[in-house]
Amino acid sequence: MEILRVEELTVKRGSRKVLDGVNFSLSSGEKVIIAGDNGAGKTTLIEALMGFVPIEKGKIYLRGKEVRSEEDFFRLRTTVGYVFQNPDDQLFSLTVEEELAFAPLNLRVDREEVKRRIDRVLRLFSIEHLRERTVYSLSGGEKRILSIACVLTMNPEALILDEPTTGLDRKRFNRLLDFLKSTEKSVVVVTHDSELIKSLRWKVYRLEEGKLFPSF
Ligand SMILES: Nc1ncnc2c1ncn2[C@@H]1O[C@H](COP(=O)(O)OP(=O)(O)OP(=O)(O)O)[C@@H](O)[C@H]1O
Repeated sequence: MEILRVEELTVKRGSRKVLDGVNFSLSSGEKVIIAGDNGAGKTTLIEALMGFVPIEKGKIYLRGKEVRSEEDFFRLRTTVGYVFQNPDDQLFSLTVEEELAFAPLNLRVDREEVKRRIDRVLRLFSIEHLRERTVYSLSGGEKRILSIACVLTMNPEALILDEPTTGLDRKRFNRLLDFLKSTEKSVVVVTHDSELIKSLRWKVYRLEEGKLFPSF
């Protein structure tokens, strides 16, 4: 079943057409990588898809229904969890535990279940010791892992991760790799990390001159 589809997406940044008629779709359980040079427009594509950047032309569909209103984008953002390229753009709570609880509580998940999800993600990435810490006191790699963990507590059907391995140590890199390989969720990873690309062995798309191409 198709979760996401983008048709002829055109987006301008300033006067430059960064995306020029991009087509893309993601099915249930499908896992893909989006690669491309610095400034090619990878983050722009994801941000447009999530409704954070205005679209010049084109259409976005969530499970076959066109996404137009703010309410539609809200549904999209709870179905597709987005891990930002820069954790500081994503994290805003005082403590790690509050940050992890925010999205599911906002979605009215009951407190016991929220606690179970928090325990699970802390264990998944071996960051139980960070539970009580303030977010601003975390290191760069710790913030990266927290931003991934936060999206998981929302329990989305699909995940989009923008450069998820930046700053991760070997242990967290391997944990993330295991998770990405084993999850049944649909996943889009935007990355330059050749080790990650090699280890995942997923289908790779390249964004080049405003267009998205399958890469072989
Ligand atoms: N808010 C903005 N205003 C003007 N130009 C922008 C803005 N945000 C991004 N751009 C430009 O749009 C282009 C695409 O940027 P984007 O961040 O989408 O690229 P990217 O492929 O994700 O790059 P990287 O691999 O370096 O993260 C770049 O030339 C960038 O400078």
